[in-house]
Amino acid sequence: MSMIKVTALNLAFGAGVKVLNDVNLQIEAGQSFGLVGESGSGKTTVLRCLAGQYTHWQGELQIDGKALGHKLDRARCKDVQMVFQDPYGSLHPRHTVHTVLAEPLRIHGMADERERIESILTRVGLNSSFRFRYPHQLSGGQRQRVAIARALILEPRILLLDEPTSALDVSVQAEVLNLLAELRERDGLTYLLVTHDLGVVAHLCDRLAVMQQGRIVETLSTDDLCSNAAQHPYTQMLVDASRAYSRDMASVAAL
Ligand SMILES: Nc1ncnc2c1ncn2[C@@H]1O[C@H](COP(=O)(O)OP(=O)(O)OP(=O)(O)O)[C@@H](O)[C@H]1O
Repeated sequence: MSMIKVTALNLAFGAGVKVLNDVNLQIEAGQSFGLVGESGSGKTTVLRCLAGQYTHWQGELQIDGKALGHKLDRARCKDVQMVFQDPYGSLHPRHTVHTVLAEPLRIHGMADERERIESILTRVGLNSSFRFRYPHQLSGGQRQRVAIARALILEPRILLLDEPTSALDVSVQAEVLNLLAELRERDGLTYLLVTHDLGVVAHLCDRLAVMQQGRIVETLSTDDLCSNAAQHPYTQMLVDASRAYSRDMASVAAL
């Protein structure tokens, strides 16, 4: 049974602005699945439907065989958590790291607050001295580690990651990607990750789907992507664009 199953998902804003068109996805437990495609193709919208932020979708969403209702319930909050692109925007500027991490525990009535917070900080590579810092006292990478800790503190099975490293410096991106890979392996998490960066997919994902204008045009393994076995011309174009970009960056770096 798949951990995430999306069947014939459709969503429109207002009259006629169709953003998702019959989207189908199947993601197995413990898998890391990438969602790529041009800006505005609907990638984030798929995550928001699964996270319960949009409720006016049509189709069927299932987590571990259980159909999701349109309204968000407590069980889904515990099972499915989302990490956003901009860790500064997603952390309250006047809340300490402790307050940020304690809030979900209080909402869900979970005991052992201090132990859980210290343990999650260690797991994301920060020590307990970070508990009383504010977001502006953290680097971009540290802020994203706090955002990941906040997502993990309720011990979810699924992380929905929306461009989790694209707001970070290149050197810090690799650290955060390695952390995400480690956490998934250790805790058997399932990831659904939106990115525009095929390098991130190659680093972190087993499979991926390519979206264009609200539709999935191709689903393939990362191995096939990397060995140039993509079938759809749009996927091939993304691969070519990504290679040209890497070459340009290499020549800029060599200057
Ligand atoms: N609340 C909203 N009201 C109206 N249109 C919306 C709303 N949210 C998203 N859209 C539209 O839905 C489309 C898909 O947006 P979405 O954020 O899912 O794209 P994306 O593929 O994640 O793009 P990006 O890579 O730029 O984040 C866009 O055309 C966007 O303008």
